[in-house]
Amino acid sequence: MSFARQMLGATQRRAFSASARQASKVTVLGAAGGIGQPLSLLLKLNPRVSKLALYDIRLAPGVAADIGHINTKSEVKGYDATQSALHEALEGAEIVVIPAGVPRKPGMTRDDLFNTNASIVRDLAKATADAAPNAKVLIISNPVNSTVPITAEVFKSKGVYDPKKLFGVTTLDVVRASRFISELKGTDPSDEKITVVGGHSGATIVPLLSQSGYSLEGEKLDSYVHRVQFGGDEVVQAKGGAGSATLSMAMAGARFTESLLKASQGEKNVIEPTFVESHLYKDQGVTYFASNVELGPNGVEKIHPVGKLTAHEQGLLDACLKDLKGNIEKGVKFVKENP
Ligand SMILES: NC(=O)C1=CN([C@@H]2O[C@H](COP(=O)(O)OP(=O)(O)OC[C@H]3O[C@@H](n4cnc5c(N)ncnc54)[C@H](O)[C@@H]3O)[C@@H](O)[C@H]2O)C=CC1
Ligand SMILES: O=C([O-])CC(=O)C(=O)O
Repeated sequence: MSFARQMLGATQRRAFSASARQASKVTVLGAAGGIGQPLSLLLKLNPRVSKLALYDIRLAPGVAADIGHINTKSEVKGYDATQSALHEALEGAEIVVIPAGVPRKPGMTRDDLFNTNASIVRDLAKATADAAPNAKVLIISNPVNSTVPITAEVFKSKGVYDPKKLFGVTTLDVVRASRFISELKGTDPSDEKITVVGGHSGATIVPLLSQSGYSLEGEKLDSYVHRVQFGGDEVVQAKGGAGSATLSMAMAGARFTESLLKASQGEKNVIEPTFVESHLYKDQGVTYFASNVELGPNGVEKIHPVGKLTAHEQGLLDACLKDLKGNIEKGVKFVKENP
């Protein structure tokens, strides 16, 4: 058995035969970055991926040459920074993952990235709408609360928007929430599944501990919630100006991509938290919201309601909705004013 195959679990090994039946091309835009490189590596190790297309404005062919030596079945191709190469990278993609854009430095909020990343995401969304209008699009670039609405507006303007196929990747919030509670409770983090709803920045990140049967009180609860809401800042501080979370994000992005592939390859009950166009708080003017979503062959199958909340969680949710509304409106306005 090959080394790469030995590294996979039994479930993943079984998926080798599934992948032989179904071809799935995944395209990564921003593939040479801090997230893009380890994410592309993890996707190369995933037997559900048959083709991996790596695009960036720099270094993508080099990253592809490197990853392409790994002895798993998928084909890897890197693309230069031209519009025709971008088009080719996108053509036929089932999934397009977008981690392109600049990361934070200490002292910045995710919203401070808007001015740079909004136009990067808008332009990549245009190219995706043209070359891969039916692809499932996964937005990692921050601020996710605004870059997802930006992508939706671009797809709408080109007449190809399908709300079931656009996802803001909020998996890392759930990964952190699970890890941080396990540190407090001495449990195995891989057994923890803490629901996190809302959006992906500061107060819009709302962990719902009570739904997992936990009841932290007072300062313990406040510091847990703060750590989940500002986990990204911990990494930004620790990296001291050299960027934000990349490796944990790559893991989270690879997990979300794998869940979409599982669902499209026929697996049932695949549920992930993700930021999507949502009916849950539409009556309050909040048109996108992250909650647990059941995934199916066409993307979003069912948006789960938020469920029962404690009074404390309701307070967090109210604060979240206020911020989120502004973030979403900012993204929509940007595309209207800068088409
Ligand atoms: N959704 C989430 O949970 C998380 C999101 N992020 C966000 O992901 C983004 C990327 O972060 P890193 O990988 O650390 O940054 P990075 O700077 O290391 O990499 C970004 C890559 O994007 C490329 N790029 C820039 N403009 C491009 C364009 N027009 N087309 C294609 N590629 C382009 C750059 O050349 C670079 O290789 C940031 O906006 C960051 O805030 C980071 C962590 C978690
Ligand atoms: O904090 C950041 O800027 C990057 C990010 O979104 C995260 O780590 O959750």
